[in-house]
Amino acid sequence: MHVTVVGTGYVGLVTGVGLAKMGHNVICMDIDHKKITALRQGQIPIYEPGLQELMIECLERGTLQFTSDPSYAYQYANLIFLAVGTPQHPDGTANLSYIESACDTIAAHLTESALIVTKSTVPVGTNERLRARMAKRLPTGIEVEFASNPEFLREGSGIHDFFHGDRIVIGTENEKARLWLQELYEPLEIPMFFTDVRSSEMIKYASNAFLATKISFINEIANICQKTGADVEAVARGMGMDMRIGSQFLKAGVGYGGSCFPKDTNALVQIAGDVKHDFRLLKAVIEVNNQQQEVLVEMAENVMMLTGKKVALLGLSFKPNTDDIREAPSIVIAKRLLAAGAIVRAYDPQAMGNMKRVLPDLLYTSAAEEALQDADAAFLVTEWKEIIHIPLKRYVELMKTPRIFDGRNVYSLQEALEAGVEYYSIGRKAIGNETLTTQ
Ligand SMILES: NC(=O)C1=CN([C@@H]2O[C@H](COP(=O)(O)OP(=O)(O)OC[C@H]3O[C@@H](n4cnc5c(N)ncnc54)[C@H](O)[C@@H]3O)[C@@H](O)[C@H]2O)C=CC1
Ligand SMILES: O=C(O)[C@H]1O[C@H](OP(=O)(O)OP(=O)(O)OC[C@H]2O[C@@H](n3ccc(=O)[nH]c3=O)[C@H](O)[C@@H]2O)[C@H](O)[C@@H](O)[C@@H]1O
Repeated sequence: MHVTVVGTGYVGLVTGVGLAKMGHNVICMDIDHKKITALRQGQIPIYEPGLQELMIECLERGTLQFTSDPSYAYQYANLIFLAVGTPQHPDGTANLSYIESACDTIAAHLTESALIVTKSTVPVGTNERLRARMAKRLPTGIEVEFASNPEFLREGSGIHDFFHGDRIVIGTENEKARLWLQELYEPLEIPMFFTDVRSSEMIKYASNAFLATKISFINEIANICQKTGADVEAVARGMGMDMRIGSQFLKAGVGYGGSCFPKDTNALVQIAGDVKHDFRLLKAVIEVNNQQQEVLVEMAENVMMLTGKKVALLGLSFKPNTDDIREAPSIVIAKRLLAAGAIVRAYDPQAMGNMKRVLPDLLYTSAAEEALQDADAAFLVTEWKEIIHIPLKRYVELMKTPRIFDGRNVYSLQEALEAGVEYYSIGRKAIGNETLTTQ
């Protein structure tokens, strides 16, 4: 099939490359000329494992093209995937200006009727509104049908998720669109769930909100564990063995971040508000998450003065295997450390370029061990392999005081005890500080 993908961010690029790998003829379109020039040369502007290799393979095979020319992208297109950003407005509502503008450009260039498939996360009712908007702008005789096909990939494992996702959700009331998308995706052998457009739009928000709820739930349990002497790692393991609960997304930490959970939970609160429903549960999930991003620094402030202290900040991206720092807990943590007067030396295997633009006042190091040298405290914020594999004895050898605030529960308490470090983690006993006792 001939497919045009609009937007070459995390979702658009993975979708375009994935479809091209399947053998479809794909044109990826972006308004960012610099990005398109780089992509044509086989360079990807984001860090996503496996994506660049696959993209180069498809470019060489000729199944993938990049353009910023709308007439080339849309003129003869009849299957168009929308994958542009839908960031949040300051009030939490979804900003649909990019997707509206993309639709206006498509309407101005289409010369054949087309199926437009929305991968971007959009509030319930958006596909209907976009269809009506385009109908007013299309040349006579040209029609568009819309289908909702929300994306569930995770950054850092986008390619794997494209080929091995748990499900493909398609929302359409149009039989031809349904058959077309069924044929497109069938070779992937991923279960497909067909539903109406509005339910499909809601499935995306409900899924992200539910996962965010699991995280805030376990983080609250962790905070109670800390005060009662229970161990959240054991609690999560014991809970997760119940198949009805499931073991995933029960990892306590410094709260969720990223470009989607924070924005999509806020948007769903707004979507509910628009129909006069007060989504109290989700509001609490968001509130818990905001507080959770502060707990590591609060722990530190309870046991040491941060003013003038050298602090190592290890891991900046919102999760491992990505360079994405959007809504990363590390930003909240770093700002608080700076405000407390600490000298912050930061390291991340991929995200330092992005972080330098947001927080130029951090001192960036070229290795984790350099950040640890002579430090008074270390904050572990993102569980990159490179970071979690540092043996605790290296902390003892390198740091002035081997005091660790671990936001990802990387080490076992036994290891910490044996290494002789002062160790504070999430929802577990403190090690090496006898003055702290359970209430
Ligand atoms: N990042 C993720 O892991 C996931 C994101 N999503 C959703 O997918 C959508 C896209 O997200 P990302 O890929 O992260 O966004 P992104 O911000 O990484 O990329 C968006 C791209 O769209 C381009 N763009 C903007 N307006 C355009 C236009 N009129 N024509 C052509 N290109 C245009 C931008 O230049 C940019 O390259 C969002 O709605 C997001 O909520 C869904 C699942 C996963
Ligand atoms: O809509 C989206 O953009 C995507 O959002 C998430 O994917 P992503 O944000 O890439 O990453 P996750 O692995 O879900 O992690 C999100 C955040 O939750 C945190 N997390 C995750 C799991 C956990 O148990 N504990 C926890 O704190 C991570 O550290 C990270 O900050 C969803 O998992 C994807 O299905 C969805 O497509």
